[in-house]
Amino acid sequence: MRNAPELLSSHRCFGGTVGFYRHHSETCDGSMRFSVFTPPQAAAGPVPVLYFLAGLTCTEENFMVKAGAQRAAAQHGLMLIAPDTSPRNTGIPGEDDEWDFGSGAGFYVDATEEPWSRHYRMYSYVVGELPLIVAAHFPADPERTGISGHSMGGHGALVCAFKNPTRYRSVSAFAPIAAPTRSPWGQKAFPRYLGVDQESWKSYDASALVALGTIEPTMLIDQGMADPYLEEQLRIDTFEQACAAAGQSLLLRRQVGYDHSYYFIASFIDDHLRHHAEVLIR
Ligand SMILES: N[C@@H](CCC(=O)N[C@@H](CSC=O)C(=O)NCC(=O)O)C(=O)O
Repeated sequence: MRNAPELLSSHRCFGGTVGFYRHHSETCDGSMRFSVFTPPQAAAGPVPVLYFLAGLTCTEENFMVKAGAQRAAAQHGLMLIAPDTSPRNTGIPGEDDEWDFGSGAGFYVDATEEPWSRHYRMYSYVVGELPLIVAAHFPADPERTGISGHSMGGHGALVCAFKNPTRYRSVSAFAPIAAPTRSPWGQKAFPRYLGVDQESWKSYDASALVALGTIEPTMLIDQGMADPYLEEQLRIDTFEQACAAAGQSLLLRRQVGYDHSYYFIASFIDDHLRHHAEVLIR
């Protein structure tokens, strides 16, 4: 059994517990952190798990502190897992210099380029190592796993789902960077993580991956229409068109007046948890 993650703090919440953890990640070759909400139902046996991948500048704290997800998760009996958004303190020169690249901006890819490739393996960490740790040390049922996220993490959730169509049984996203190979954020990060050959970028672009195979059931996406990143960075229209062309079932809700913040996420998180619970809990 892998070493137990170290509990850093624990907080009673809606009859369950929020815990913040640190562990050594073999995949990222360094220390990683994640947070867990364990619902009260876990006292009686393993519960379904929802992974939430956060966005640029976030840590394992943002979602757990700001989204207000625990009340509904406790009602449904869903465990919530929120990993950090990148390795940190790796010693890579300049890793903390840019808010949209390096620390806090791992983009959920496995970097192939030096100096990032040794530590920045967030895709394998999220789909591989972290679920094994969760299954070994928490009352989680890995056969009932869903995934969601916001912005960079919303896109990460879509990529993890398209690449692992049977592992994630329910999928949703808030304001995902939906076509990163065509957005300034993606065009800045991908050459440095993945190299200049744009063919390699496609395996981390949900708007390209959907053409290779659709997933079930319907995915839920909320997008604020007052989001300042909507047109240039997020490109949800591109993803919507790619889904239509591929026959991907998508419930895309354009939310008038909402921006890119956690106020937006908190406004609709209950709908997302219900979306996941309807699939994961029978
Ligand atoms: N001023 C913001 C800029 C970065 C930002 O908006 N980050 C978003 C995600 S953007 C895409 O991945 C975010 O979730 N920020 C954290 C938060 O708690 O709102 C900033 O510096 O946060």
